[in-house]
Amino acid sequence: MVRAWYFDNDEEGNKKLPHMTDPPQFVDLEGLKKIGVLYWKVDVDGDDMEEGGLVPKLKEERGYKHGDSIAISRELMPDYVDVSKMLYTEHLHPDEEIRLAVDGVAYFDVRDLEDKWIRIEISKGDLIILPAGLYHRFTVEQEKRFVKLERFFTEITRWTPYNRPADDHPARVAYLKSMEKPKEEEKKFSWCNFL
Ligand SMILES: CSCCC(=O)C(=O)O
Ligand SMILES: [Fe+2]
Repeated sequence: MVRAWYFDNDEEGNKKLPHMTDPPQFVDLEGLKKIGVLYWKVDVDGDDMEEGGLVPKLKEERGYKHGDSIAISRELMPDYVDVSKMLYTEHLHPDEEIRLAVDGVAYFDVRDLEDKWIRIEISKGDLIILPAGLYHRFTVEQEKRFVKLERFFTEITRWTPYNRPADDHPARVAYLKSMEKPKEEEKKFSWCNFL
C-alpha cells in the first residue's frame, strides 16, 4: 500500500533510504490530491488489468494510447548510474506522468505547494498519476534496489523531462493556476458563511 511522508531535507545522505523526519509526518491520499497527485490501488494479478477492468478503463478515460514496461536496477541496466542520476534530478513534464508498480519498491518525491518535498513510496499494485507541471524526482529504494513499472502515455513522442528551473514552462504556469482555484473557492465559501 502506498505511503507518503515529508522528506527530512537531508540531501547529502543516501537518497534510497526513507528520509522520514523524527517523528514522521505522514501525508494521506487527500493531502496528495490537494497537490494534484492521484492514486489507485490495482490488483495487478487479477481483474483490474483485464478488459473492462480498472486499468483499461482508466487508460480509455484519460486517453493513454501507448504504454511500456521498464525495470530499473543496477543489474538490468548498463547505464544505471546515469539513468538514476537523471531520474533523481528535479524535473517536470508537459504531460501527466502515470506509473503502475508491478514489482519492487521506489520513491517519488513531489513538491507540495510550499515547495517542500513529500516522499511517496510505491510498490506492487500502486498506480499514481503526477499532474503535468509538478516538480518531482525518483529513485529505487535501498533494500531491493529494483522496481518494475508500467508506464502509460498519451503520445510517446511527447515524453520529455524539463529540469528545474522550468517556472516559465506553460505546464508549470497552468499547474500553479489550477492549484489557485480551490483557494479562491474556499475564500468565497467563508465569505458566504460570514454573511
Ligand atoms: C522511471 S519512471 C519515474 C521517473 C520519472 O519521473 C520519469 O520517468 O519522468
Ligand atoms: Fe518524471
